[in-house]
Amino acid sequence: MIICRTINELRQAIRQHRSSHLDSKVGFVPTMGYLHRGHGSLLERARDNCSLVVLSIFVNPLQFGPNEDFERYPRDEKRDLEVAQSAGTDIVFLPQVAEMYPTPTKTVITVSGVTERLCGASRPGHFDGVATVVSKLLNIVQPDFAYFGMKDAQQVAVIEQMVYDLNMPVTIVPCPTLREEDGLALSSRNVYLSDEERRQAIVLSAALADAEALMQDAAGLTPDRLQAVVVERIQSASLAHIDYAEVLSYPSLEPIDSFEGADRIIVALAVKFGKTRLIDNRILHIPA
Ligand SMILES: Nc1ncnc2c1ncn2[C@@H]1O[C@H](COP(=O)(O)OP(=O)(O)OP(=O)(O)O)[C@@H](O)[C@H]1O
Ligand SMILES: CC(C)(CO)[C@@H](O)C(=O)[O-]
Ligand code: BAL
Repeated sequence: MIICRTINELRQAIRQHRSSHLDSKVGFVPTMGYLHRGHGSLLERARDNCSLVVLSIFVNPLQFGPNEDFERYPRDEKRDLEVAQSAGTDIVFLPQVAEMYPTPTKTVITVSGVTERLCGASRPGHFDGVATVVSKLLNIVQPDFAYFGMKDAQQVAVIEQMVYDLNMPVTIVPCPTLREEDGLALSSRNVYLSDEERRQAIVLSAALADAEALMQDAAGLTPDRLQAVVVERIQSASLAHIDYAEVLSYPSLEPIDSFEGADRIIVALAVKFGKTRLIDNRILHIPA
């Protein structure tokens, strides 16, 4: 496994691979590190489909608000390299902030529409930071495929919109959310939870399972009623504070009055336990 800390080193390593593999397919997995099995599943998916697997680990300051957890975001380079190696990664890109932003960026990518609600509303500027760093990384790596987790379903919608609008020559591959046995979505931020918060955090996946069960027989059900059931379930956990719990169309992420005419919807959650903010979602197909 090759470790690159500069853009030049990375470009050279990828060029070398491309020049010696006529049929090369480069797969790219961007992350913020503190790797878990969810990241591992993206890397394995890339490994299955590509001749070169590139992983980036970069905690991107541009996507954090001033009162968010940029400074204390968990970092463990040594362990990350072990996880990366065992998932079959070929190249790890580990830039410092000064490598990615040698001067404050004067160019920022803003994707409108799909960023209006959910994390776009509750974390102002977040998706400008994500879209800008992802477009920089895609320009640096120039992969054929880039792999993103559906735990961040709004992020997938934003990146797909950006790639479409800017004609970026890459295929975005959305990948399923990996969970703990009790349903909690794997997330680097789970490490912040106290024992009691961790016990109560299963309320997110439980509320999504309630929503899925209700949608089995959607006759007479409205998006408002579905949202109310989800909210009530989350509020049954004493330590849970809802940031948002919304039912929207997917991938356009617009409010809906009824399920008629909708093909897919998303039930999207952001819930705080103390200072820890967890997200989760379920995409549901509307029965004909
Ligand atoms: N449980 C998971 N299953 C599958 N993919 C995941 C999972 N968690 C994160 N990912 C994906 O891994 C990529 C990198 O995400 P990131 O490094 O922010 O990890 P994270 O666990 O989501 O961290 P955070 O705690 O910041 O939400 C993203 O595409 C994200 O959607
Ligand atoms: C895509 C990403 C690596 C951009 O910093 C980040 O938003 C993440 O980890 O999901
Ligand atoms: N996976 C989302 C990155 C963030 O929370 O900033």
